[in-house]
Amino acid sequence: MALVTGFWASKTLSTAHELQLFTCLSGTSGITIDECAAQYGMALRPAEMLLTACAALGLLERHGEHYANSPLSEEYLVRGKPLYFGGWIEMADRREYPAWMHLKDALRTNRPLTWDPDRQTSLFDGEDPTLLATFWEAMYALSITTSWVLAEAVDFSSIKKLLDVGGGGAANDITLCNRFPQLEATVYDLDFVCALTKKKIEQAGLADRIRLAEGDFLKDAKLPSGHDAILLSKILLDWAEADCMAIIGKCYDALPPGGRLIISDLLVDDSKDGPVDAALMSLNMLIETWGRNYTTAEYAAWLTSVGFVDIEVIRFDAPAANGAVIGHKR
Ligand SMILES: C[S@@+](CC[C@H](N)C(=O)[O-])C[C@H]1O[C@@H](n2cnc3c(N)ncnc32)[C@H](O)[C@@H]1O
Repeated sequence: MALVTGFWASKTLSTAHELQLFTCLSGTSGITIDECAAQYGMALRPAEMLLTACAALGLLERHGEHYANSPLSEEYLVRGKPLYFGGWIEMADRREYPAWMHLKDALRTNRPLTWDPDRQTSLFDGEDPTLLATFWEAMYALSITTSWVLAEAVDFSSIKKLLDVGGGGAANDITLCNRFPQLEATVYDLDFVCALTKKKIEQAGLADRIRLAEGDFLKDAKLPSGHDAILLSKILLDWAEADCMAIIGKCYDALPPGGRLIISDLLVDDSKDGPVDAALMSLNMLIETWGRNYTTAEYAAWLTSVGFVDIEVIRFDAPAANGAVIGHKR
C-alpha cells in the first residue's frame, strides 16, 4: 500500500508547504480547524482533512484543538531557517512529479523528459530563470544537510584549498569552511549559477574564504589549479560515462602530486540491487539527464584509469549522498 500510494504523502507535504502552512505556524501555538479554514478560504471538511493528514505524517502535532508544527517541520520546513528543505520539495513537486508521470516514455526513448535535448545541450542550458532558481534552491536544500554528514565522515582537516567543481549554492563550502578553520574554497560553476551563489556566500560571512570561479567543466580545457583537493558533489550522476571520464581526467590534471579527488554521491551498490534511494535517484536521472547513479566499483575503475591510486570508499547516510569515493594523485 505504501508503494502504491506514496504520492498521497508527498502531495500532502508539498501542498501544505505550498500553502506556507509550516512557515505560518512557526513559533505559534498552532492553528485550529476553524482558523485554518478561514486562513486559506477552505470549507471545514478539507481543512480538517489536511490538518489530520499532516499530523498523521508527523508534520504537525495536535495539542487540544490546535495543530502545531512538529520538531521536524519547525527545523526543515520553515522558510528562512538554516536547514530549510523547501527548495527540494518545490522542485520534486513542480518539476520531477509531472515528468515521472511519463516515466514509461523515458524508458522507451532513453531521453531526458524535463528539457529538450534537441534544443538544449543539458538541463543547465537556457532554462527559464524561475526554474533555474528553483533548481538552485533545491540543490542547496539537499546539500546543506548532506554537507554536515560529509564534514564528519571525510577528513578535510589537512586540506587548505578546496576546489568545488559544480559547487552550485556553495552549501558544502559554507559548512566545511565553518567547520575547518584552515580551509579556503573555490566554487567553480556556470556564470549564472555563480551570480546566485555570491549572495549565499556573503550572507554566510565567508566572502574572504570562499571565492567564485566562473567556468564550464565540459568546455574549459583546464580546471582552476592551485588546490590540494577537488570535490565533485552530486555532479557525475548528471552525466554520461564519457563526460564523467573527461571531468575526472580534468580533475586529475588540475591537482598537484599528493592531491585528492573526493566524489560524494548516492552510490549504487556494486551488486546493482540497491540501495533504494540511490536506485530511485538514478531513475530520476533518466528523466532529467543523460547520466545515472554509478557504483563505487565504476568510480574506482574510472579514477584508476586516469592515474589516481589508493582509492578509498567512505560510507555515510545523508539525503543527497551515501558515501564518498576518494582518489589520491601520486
Ligand atoms: C546537482 S548540482 C550539485 C551542486 C553542488 N555540487 C552540490 O552538491 O550541492 C550540479 C551542479 O553542476 C553545475 N554544472 C552543470 N553543468 C556544468 C558545467 N558544464 N560546468 C560547471 N558546472 C556545471 C550546475 O550548475 C550545478 O550547480
